[in-house]
Amino acid sequence: MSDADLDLTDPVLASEAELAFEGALRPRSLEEFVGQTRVRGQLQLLLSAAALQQRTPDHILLAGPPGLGKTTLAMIVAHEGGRPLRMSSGPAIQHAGDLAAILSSLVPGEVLFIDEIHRMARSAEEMLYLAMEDFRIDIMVGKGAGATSVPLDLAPFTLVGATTRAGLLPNPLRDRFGFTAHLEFYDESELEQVLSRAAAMLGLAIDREAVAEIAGRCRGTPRIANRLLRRVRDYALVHASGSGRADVESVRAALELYDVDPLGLDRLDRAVMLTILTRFGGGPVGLNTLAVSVGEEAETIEAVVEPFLVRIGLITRTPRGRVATPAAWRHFGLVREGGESPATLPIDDL
Ligand SMILES: Nc1ncnc2c1ncn2[C@@H]1O[C@H](COP(=O)(O)OP(=O)(O)OP(=O)(O)O)[C@@H](O)[C@H]1O
Ligand SMILES: [Mg+2]
Repeated sequence: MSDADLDLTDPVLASEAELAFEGALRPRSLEEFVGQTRVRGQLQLLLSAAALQQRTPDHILLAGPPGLGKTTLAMIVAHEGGRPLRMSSGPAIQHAGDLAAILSSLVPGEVLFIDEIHRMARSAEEMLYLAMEDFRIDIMVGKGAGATSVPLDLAPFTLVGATTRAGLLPNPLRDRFGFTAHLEFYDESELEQVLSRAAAMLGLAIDREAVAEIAGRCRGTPRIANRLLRRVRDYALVHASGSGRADVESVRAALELYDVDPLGLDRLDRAVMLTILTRFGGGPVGLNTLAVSVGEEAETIEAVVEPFLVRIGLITRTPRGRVATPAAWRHFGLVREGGESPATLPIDDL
């Protein structure tokens, strides 16, 4: 998913300055990378083993919702091994020739990062199978009956693929990655670390409770944490009578201004929830029907919106479609037709 796509679902629109800030905040080493302990350990082992044997590390697939650190990890893989990094993306590879041009110009040991790899052209995918397995491609020379395929050896490289939709990758491609890292949403203490680090880099003085408040409202996502922090910084700058210190009140006020609710739901999250609750009586409702109703692509709902709503227990997926949970009815202060009023339902760990 590109940053342009992301703007739709982020509570705060990204400006160029913000993207530059995001780049500056990227951890440069596995050690600096917060959270994802399991994935970090797995990557560490893979990179160390390759270094010991003086070979290129196995190909790596990074899967997970936007903003959890896939691009960051790809850069770290290159940086930790002292290898050059080439960046491309699925949508930029629309013909096998596009991929051939990239692959044939790689230098030995280079890390090739293909973002949104599930959106690459089919013909390129097939070329990639051979390239990943044998560091070789077949190039077609000439046209029609006289066309011949000429094998071309490639420099050994490490492919790092990133996808928000691992399920869309064809099996032969998925199987050729030596390791697939599934990135998870971050818990609050990890997000507090991300935020404290970013605040220090911004030179922002911020209270502990203020950090905790943002951590609880950023959809488990470091990218959103960093963006909200910038808005809080702005708010503190303008309102904290010159001190510029951010406290929990400034966080609440800033996030209210930007329409981020206490659970961190953004506009699209809320649109999806309200559609399920009010138009479909709580569900079940199928993904495509839901997408049409909120005027968003099914892919975005499935890859960006749903994982978080499932994770915080507002919806469940059933074979017949998406269903709102009792917690969802309570969060939106709504009552299911023929159901109990929210006040009489037990309050659990929303
Ligand atoms: N583990 C982490 N520790 C600290 N900061 C992080 C971490 N993961 C991500 N970030 C921050 O979040 C921002 C977004 O990360 P990144 O661009 O790597 O996400 P992504 O998974 O590639 O997203 P997308 O799917 O949209 O491309 C970066 O600026 C980075 O600073
Ligand atoms: Mg990315």
